[in-house]
Amino acid sequence: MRVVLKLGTSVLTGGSDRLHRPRMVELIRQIAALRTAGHEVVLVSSGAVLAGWETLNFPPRERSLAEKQLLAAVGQSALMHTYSTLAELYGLKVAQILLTADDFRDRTRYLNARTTLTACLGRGVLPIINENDAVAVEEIKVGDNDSLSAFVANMLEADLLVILTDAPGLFTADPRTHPEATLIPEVGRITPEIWALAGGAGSHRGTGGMHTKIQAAEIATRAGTRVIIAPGDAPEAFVRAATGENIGTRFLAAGSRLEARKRWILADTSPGRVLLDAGAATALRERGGSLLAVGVRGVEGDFERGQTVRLITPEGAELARGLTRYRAGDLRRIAGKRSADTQATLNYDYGPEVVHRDDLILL
Ligand SMILES: Nc1ncnc2c1ncn2[C@@H]1O[C@H](COP(=O)(O)OP(=O)(O)O)[C@@H](O)[C@H]1O
Ligand SMILES: N[C@@H](CCC(=O)OP(=O)(O)O)C(=O)O
Repeated sequence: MRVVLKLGTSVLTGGSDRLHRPRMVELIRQIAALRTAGHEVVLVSSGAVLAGWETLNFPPRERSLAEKQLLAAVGQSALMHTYSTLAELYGLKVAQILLTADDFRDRTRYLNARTTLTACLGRGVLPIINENDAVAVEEIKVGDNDSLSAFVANMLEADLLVILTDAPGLFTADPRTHPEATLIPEVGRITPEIWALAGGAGSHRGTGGMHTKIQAAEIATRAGTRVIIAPGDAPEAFVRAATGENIGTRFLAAGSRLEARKRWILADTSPGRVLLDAGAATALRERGGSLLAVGVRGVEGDFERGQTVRLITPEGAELARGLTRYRAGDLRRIAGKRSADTQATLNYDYGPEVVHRDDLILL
């Protein structure tokens, strides 16, 4: 199972003004336990601005953009230092990956970020993601780490997104101001009534409060990822959430990840066409294979790496649709050649598959 864990500032501080190291070590311990059980974990962590404020000895809370970016820049390294020191206790190596909204909008950056994250997981390294606050101004920001964690879950097609926070889950009203509010254990569909529970914009605490968590749940569940919002201070909260125990609020996925991916590929109306030779058409149709450059006869239209292309048989029929790993111009240059020649022809090599089986739908 692939799990994205999001830790809010509230969890990392335990309500104090400082990074709460005993809490952090407890969370790292749970991450290590889950990995030992064979699961992949990606961490999305807030707390940079807070850690910067702590490191610089609590300067007055003047929060101009420049000041916030300064605090984030100082705090991000303090935060990572703390994580890597604590992770070391469990023999865990960590990697820092800072993203902004552009990394999800720009196809090349998106794929590169995904490649790096996947490489980390392949090597058993724990990726720790935050927004790149030091460079991201309002226009290019995701803006809150709840949404960021949902985008990351989609990028990695995670099975589960766990958002740990300082509330026990989603309540019928903000439990801080409504002591009579009760926990909602399960949300099947995110209706306007569910949105209303998070209160209006005015009632948000920190960055977003419950509103951004519901937003995250909507983004992730639509793409087939289950979401759990749970209390960060409950014993074994992360392990329990990840192993299916009833804790906090669970949001059911809307359909499977595969269905979501298929919907997405089929909805993409990019006009690029890749002409197959007979051997490639048979391999795709009958043997469940991927498309290799050697089976490509021609390329029509223009497309970027990662876009949808139509795969056309020698008879002119559309056999399949899939995501290409090579852009049109480059694919023209390697068409008909063996995979071993790709590096020499292009000076780079994204692997032998032009369209990988996992990224392909037969029509
Ligand atoms: N319906 C609700 N159920 C639970 N918590 C809510 C609700 N509406 C607002 N909140 C508030 O959202 C807060 C959690 O969000 P936030 O402070 O941004 O935490 P984090 O740092 O973990 O992102 C809770 O402490 C709670 O006061
Ligand atoms: N990127 C910011 C945190 C943004 C954010 O969404 O915070 P939170 O609501 O505590 O998860 C930071 O590291 O300080």
